[in-house]
Amino acid sequence: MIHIENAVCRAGQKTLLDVESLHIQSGEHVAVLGKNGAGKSTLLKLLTGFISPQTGRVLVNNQPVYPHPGERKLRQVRSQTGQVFQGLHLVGRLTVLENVLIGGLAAMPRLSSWARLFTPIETQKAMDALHTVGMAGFSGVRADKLSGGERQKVAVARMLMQQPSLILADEPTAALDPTAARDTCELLRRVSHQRTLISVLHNEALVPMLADRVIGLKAGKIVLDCPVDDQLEQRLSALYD
Ligand SMILES: Nc1ncnc2c1ncn2[C@@H]1O[C@H](COP(=O)(O)OP(=O)(O)OP(=O)(O)O)[C@@H](O)[C@H]1O
Repeated sequence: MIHIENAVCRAGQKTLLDVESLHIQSGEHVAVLGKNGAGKSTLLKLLTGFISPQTGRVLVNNQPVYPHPGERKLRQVRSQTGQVFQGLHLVGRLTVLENVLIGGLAAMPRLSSWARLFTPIETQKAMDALHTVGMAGFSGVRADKLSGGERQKVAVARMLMQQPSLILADEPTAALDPTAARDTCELLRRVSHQRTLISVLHNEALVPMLADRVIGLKAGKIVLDCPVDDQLEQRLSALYD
């Protein structure tokens, strides 16, 4: 479902990412690891077309993201891609339910998305998503009254409104305490059943919760591509030399 070939991203003289070949099958759960600045977030941005390579080919859901397919097609790919990233911003002055409803905007027809008209069906879908993440009881609470862990759950519910086939999670547990971090990973694992999940992680202990396969990046290149097994710790040590 994801194919990257010979994709090189540069900013000036600097190479941010240089991926010769990467294939991820539908339904795989992959963790991306590497030092700060290794190119992990750039890899995720490549998949949503927020960063374009100078060369190569990027396909997501078997649809082209690069070479640039045009705004309408790119929007379609993005609408099937759910994202949970570090410090994901909810709109503080809106309620939890309103924040989740916003998640459906990408999938709505343009007119209603502009007018922010939510139908009873969409409202029910948002409530279902809140049930899934255990936050239905908070639907009327302003988002700025929530704890970090609660916010991340709402962010997951918002992402579920898109019914994504691909979930990109960029350090989803950053700034969470160990319990909230594990809760968030459990939740992501649960909602990623039968979806493709790519998580950028710094905490190796969380890798087995979210992934069956690890991709290691070093200075923008893939230097490790292996299963999550009992050799993992040993293999990862080379990534942080
Ligand atoms: N738009 C840009 N212009 C120039 N350099 C950039 C740009 N975006 C990222 N970089 C640089 O590219 C490199 C890779 O950045 P990226 O954010 O992908 O790393 P990362 O592995 O996600 O790091 P971290 O773990 O710190 O989040 C870094 O050196 C960063 O400074």
